[in-house]
Amino acid sequence: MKTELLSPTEMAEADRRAIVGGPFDGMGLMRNAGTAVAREVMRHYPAAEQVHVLCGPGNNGGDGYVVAGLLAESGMAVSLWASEEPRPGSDAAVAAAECPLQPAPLAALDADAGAVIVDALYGAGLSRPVEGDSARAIELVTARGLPVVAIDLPSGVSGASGKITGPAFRAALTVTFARRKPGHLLLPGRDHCGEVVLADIGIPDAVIAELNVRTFANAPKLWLPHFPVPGVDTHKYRRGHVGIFSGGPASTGAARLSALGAARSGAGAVTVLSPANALAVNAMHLTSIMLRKADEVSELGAYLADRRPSALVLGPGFGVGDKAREFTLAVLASRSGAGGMVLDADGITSFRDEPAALFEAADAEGAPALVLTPHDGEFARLFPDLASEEDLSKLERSREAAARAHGVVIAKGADTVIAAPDGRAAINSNGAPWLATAGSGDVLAGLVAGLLAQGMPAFEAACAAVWMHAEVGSRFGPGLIAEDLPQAIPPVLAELVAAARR
Ligand SMILES: NC(=O)C1=CN([C@@H]2O[C@H](COP(=O)(O)OP(=O)(O)OC[C@H]3O[C@@H](n4cnc5c(N)ncnc54)[C@H](O)[C@@H]3O)[C@@H](O)[C@H]2O)[C@@H](O)CC1
Ligand SMILES: [K+]
Repeated sequence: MKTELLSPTEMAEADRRAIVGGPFDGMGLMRNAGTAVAREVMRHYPAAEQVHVLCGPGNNGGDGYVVAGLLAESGMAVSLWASEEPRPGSDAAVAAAECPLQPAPLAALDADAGAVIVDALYGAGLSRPVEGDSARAIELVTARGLPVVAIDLPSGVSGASGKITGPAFRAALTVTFARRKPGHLLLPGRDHCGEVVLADIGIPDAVIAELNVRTFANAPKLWLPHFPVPGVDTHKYRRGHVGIFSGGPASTGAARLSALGAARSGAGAVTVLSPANALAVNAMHLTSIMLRKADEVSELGAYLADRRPSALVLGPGFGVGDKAREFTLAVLASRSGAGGMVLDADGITSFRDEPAALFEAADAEGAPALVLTPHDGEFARLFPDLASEEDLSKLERSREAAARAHGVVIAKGADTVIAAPDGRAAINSNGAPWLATAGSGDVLAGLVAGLLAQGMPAFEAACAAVWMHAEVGSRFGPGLIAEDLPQAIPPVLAELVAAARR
């Protein structure tokens, strides 16, 4: 599936430009849209006893009239219900006039078991919570458990944000057009869409390209051209060296999980940087991963100068406080050639009282690329105003945070958003609930650093790490613990390397 995601405004602009440039006018696009939906209804529900098509007042309803006509023509039993008449002169009004069926008022909707619902109430134009007859129709259909095929979006779901502010259909299938919208991937919207089918309705790719879209579904296509593939003549330091900061003796496991994530990503060498009092416990559990003492900023400076790590991770199990801030700022200021710095967990929390110091350090000329990996609580510590702004979607919030931080933000969750300071953002959707387990985020931080160390640009490295982490966790399934993740990376990595070589 194409990776660009269009906001409703971008989609409307694509429609407008496509209509100007041809070959289809607005009615032509609507006929194509309706044809695509009718085909999916026939394919998925060939034995439906009755299809109820529910039309709203806008062009989403217009698509519905086309669907109703086509299904009736194909011999299916179709009932048509409308909440309001389409606005005179609109494409929807033309579609309603061309439709061989007469709509009944939506208020009278009744539907029995065995029926299928086509939801053409609201699509991209939803602008407020669904109320009145439409809300009652959604409640009736939901209470009866009837399968719903949504046109473009399930009514009640915002295409821009995935938010749901009132009643909303829970579709079995959603057929959308040209490109998916953020609301198909962001929660809770994604949960209401069911299977999403993307239909080509004749909007040329060139029209989409002109829009300079900045929002994407996270998928290998997005970053595979940058994915590291070692050459035959490589050696371990050319494959990148990652430094991971360990916490004290009672909290070293998190850094080792990160170190394994970095090593399994293909980085050539990984060093755990440990306080003196935790060297013994770290040494007991490390084999291929190196270990070095770093209690003071001066020791860190010596490591950066002699070993020239290409990426670092600070945060997992590190402890919150001055030391985390000093070490982070020292790495960001070092100019030792490190390409990236991943700040996770305690590393993020340590800057809650002075986020500006972090953001300025990341903005300085020659600083390593900063990648922040906050879950919701950590996000709110660094960006309290953005976190409490109810009107912002997770996408908008993450984008603003990245611009402010001068770094890539991985806003974690079941719908992880990866945002870059240049305005690009990707939404991840291949995860599974099994990934919500202690230490899972530590492995992710290590994976990001491992890919950064191999020369991947920060946004691409972050997107690739999130996707791989989610893919590995979903394939592993129930019973996953964080220790399983690094070991389960190689098959996924092998597929990506093979695809990147092609
Ligand atoms: N030429 C085009 O623009 C095309 C549009 N298409 C379809 O058109 C849809 C977008 O059409 P529209 O922009 O007309 O938008 P919609 O049909 O989604 O709804 C817009 C109408 O509903 C009203 N409305 C919004 N939220 C409401 C609420 N909660 N309660 C009551 N009324 C509400 C609006 O004021 C407006 O009149 C797409 O989702 C897609 O299905 C497709 O036919 C492809 C071509
Ligand atoms: K709809």
